[in-house]
Amino acid sequence: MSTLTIENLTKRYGDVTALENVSFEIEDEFVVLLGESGAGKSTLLRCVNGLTEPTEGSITLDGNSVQDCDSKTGMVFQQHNLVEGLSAYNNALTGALDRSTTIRSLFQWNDRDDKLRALEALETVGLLEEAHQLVSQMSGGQQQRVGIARALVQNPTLLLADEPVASLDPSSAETVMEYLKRAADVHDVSALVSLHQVNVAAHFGERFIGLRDGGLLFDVKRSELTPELINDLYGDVETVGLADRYEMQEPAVQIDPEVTV
Ligand SMILES: Nc1ncnc2c1ncn2[C@@H]1O[C@H](COP(=O)(O)OP(=O)(O)OP(=O)(O)O)[C@@H](O)[C@H]1O
Repeated sequence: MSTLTIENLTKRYGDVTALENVSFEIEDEFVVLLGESGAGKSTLLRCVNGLTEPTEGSITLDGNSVQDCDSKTGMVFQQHNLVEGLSAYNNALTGALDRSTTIRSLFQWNDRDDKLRALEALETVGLLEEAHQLVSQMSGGQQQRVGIARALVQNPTLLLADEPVASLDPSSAETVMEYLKRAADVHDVSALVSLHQVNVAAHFGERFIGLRDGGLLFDVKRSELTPELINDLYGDVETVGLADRYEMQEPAVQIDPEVTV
């Protein structure tokens, strides 16, 4: 299990302050990032996986700066970024690219361990039987599950996902989130996932971080996520029984199942 530590993170793009003085720590949790469009969620995730350099502050994973090339994060993107002409298996295997030389990966001479990891990852997301199917022939939900498998092949100690279900219908979104949660559980890693769908977030999250205008508005556990906090974050959202749709032992918040912010 790894520890992500973010201290006083600020990111500016010229005159625009995307993140300001954000600090929190994650250990052994499935954490959901919430916030309106432009709140800074993508910028935060990009800083954590080392794609974007912070203006100020530090981000460490188990004490090592995430800017180091051996940082162990695996990222799932909204648009999955898969290679359409390759099978699910070969797409999953591209998660091992940073461990292979270009020549080896061009000829798909991956290590036996990488190949096994790709098959295990596809099994984790319920796609072992479809391993040799071209991703171009798969549904959006299946493609996103391949995206999760690829992230797992990176052998991460932290899973990151930037709006992984934003372009899916509600039923596929739920399935993909179930597999993402399963992936984090099976691999015993923490996850930091930005979501627009409040109902999906409330169902799957164990902890919730709310960003507004680049600042941290709240950082609460599941039992502490209230309609008031959601309203603070998004303005008034109509509330009806979320528990009617999901079998929730402990409803975190009552939100209209169709609400997407
Ligand atoms: N590369 C960039 N150059 C300039 N400004 C940027 C860049 N990336 C993001 N921003 C600005 O930073 C702020 C935060 O953007 P960010 O994409 O992180 O928000 P977000 O919460 O992920 O939004 P969304 O949900 O719409 O993706 C916005 O004002 C955005 O316009």
